[in-house]
Amino acid sequence: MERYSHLRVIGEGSFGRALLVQCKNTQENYVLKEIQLPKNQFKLDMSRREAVLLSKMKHPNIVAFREAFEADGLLCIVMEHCSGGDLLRRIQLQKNTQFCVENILKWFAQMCAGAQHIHNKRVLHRDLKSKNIFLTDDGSVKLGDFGSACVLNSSKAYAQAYVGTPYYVAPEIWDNKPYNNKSDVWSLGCVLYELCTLRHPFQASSWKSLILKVCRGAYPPLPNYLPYELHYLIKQMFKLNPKDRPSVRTILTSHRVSRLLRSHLPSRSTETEQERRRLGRWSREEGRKVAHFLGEKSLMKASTTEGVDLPRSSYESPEPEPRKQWGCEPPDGVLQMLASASLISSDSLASAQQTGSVQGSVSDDPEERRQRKRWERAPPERLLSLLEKAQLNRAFSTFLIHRGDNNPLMGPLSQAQGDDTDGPEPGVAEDEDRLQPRSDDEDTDFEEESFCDWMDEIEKMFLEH
Ligand SMILES: Nc1ncnc2c1ncn2[C@@H]1O[C@H](COP(=O)(O)OP(=O)(O)OP(=O)(O)O)[C@@H](O)[C@H]1O
Repeated sequence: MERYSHLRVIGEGSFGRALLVQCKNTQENYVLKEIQLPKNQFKLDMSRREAVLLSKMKHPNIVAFREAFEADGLLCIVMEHCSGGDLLRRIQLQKNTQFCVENILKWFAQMCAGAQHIHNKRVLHRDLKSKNIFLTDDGSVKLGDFGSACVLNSSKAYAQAYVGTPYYVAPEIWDNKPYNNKSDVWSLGCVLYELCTLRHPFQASSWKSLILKVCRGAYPPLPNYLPYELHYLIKQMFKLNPKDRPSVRTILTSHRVSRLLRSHLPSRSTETEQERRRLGRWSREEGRKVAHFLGEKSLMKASTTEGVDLPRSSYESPEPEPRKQWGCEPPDGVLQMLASASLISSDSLASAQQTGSVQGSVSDDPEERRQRKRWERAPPERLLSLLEKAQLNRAFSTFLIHRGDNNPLMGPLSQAQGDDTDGPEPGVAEDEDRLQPRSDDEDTDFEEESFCDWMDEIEKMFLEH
């Protein structure tokens, strides 16, 4: 921590703060993301995954990882600072002025290039949304916030839960069906639609209407002046059956829109089939290297309880911001929380901003704001009735969606299970369907038959530290 000077707080997420810091040696600015470390070992390892996964992504359209370390009960991830801020903000700044087609194509091509890099490593982002896509000085875009990402070839990834933002979540998630790279494609479709219209594709005045619209894939058509290829692409990306959606690789290489996108990418950035095969799988050895790197070089255990004092003042903040408190779960179940909330219409991104509804964590209750919002997966009808009176502004926040079907009211927001920000320890159950080969294997990444569960190795290595 002493290597960085604290310049300012950029923002607060549900897990902690993001600070703008400056490296004392190089004078370069970075974002330092502080994540409150959970006490539970399993959850601790989960929190470290964001650092592990981000460290492995090296691509011009992914926010660059610098280092990660632990200090004072916090996991700190230092990453590239994207001075243009996030894409949601940029969209909101447009008011009613549409982006030009070339800009839309350029940004979308870059997002796809970043997503392709992730998917080639069999990692799912799971929380692609305009708020998690960042703009640089030179006007390019980068995917960020790997806090929800998971490794596809781990059976645990599916069994645990889905972490995503309701407005951007694909219908298969609500339907408790397997998710894969195509679920990220749906979310990217939402971002593309936002770029094309400055509005969200699934406008709704209630959760029920939002989920129904998503599950029906019902969205207003794009304006006529946009190229036919974009109309067609959006239609494809919003196919209800994930199998019918193109992968990002297809979008970039062999889709009708590819020709328009390619001119916006350096020729090498669409990875070839050979590269895909080579990159597609992280070897045991590579997994070890990641774990070694994070475990021994970057992650320095320096919690004050261990007697190593690295106080926050080492950021040299003239006036440190008050630390976010991580309280216990709110006493009420998700139903109570949602039922007592008022309905807020979100008829456009712009109006959503006015009502505060695009700010994921906005709530009158500061204590409530600090909690990560979650619910247990319920069958759609039950879920819909639960959400009847829910506050729609929450649908722009990242949720942990449990995929169990027992008693949705006993969700992680209920006192019985509540402990901290990460929800209950998930039960792991293999889903047979998900392990079955599918007809469109070429374009859909399900688990490999014999998967290399290097994440387990990483977890074990962390446990040894
Ligand atoms: N690399 C980055 N460059 C510039 N700004 C960033 C970067 N990473 C995060 N931010 C900004 O920092 C703020 C906090 O980000 P963070 O990812 O911690 O939480 P969030 O995305 O707002 O919420 P949550 O993760 O709970 O959904 C956001 O306003 C985000 O736009």
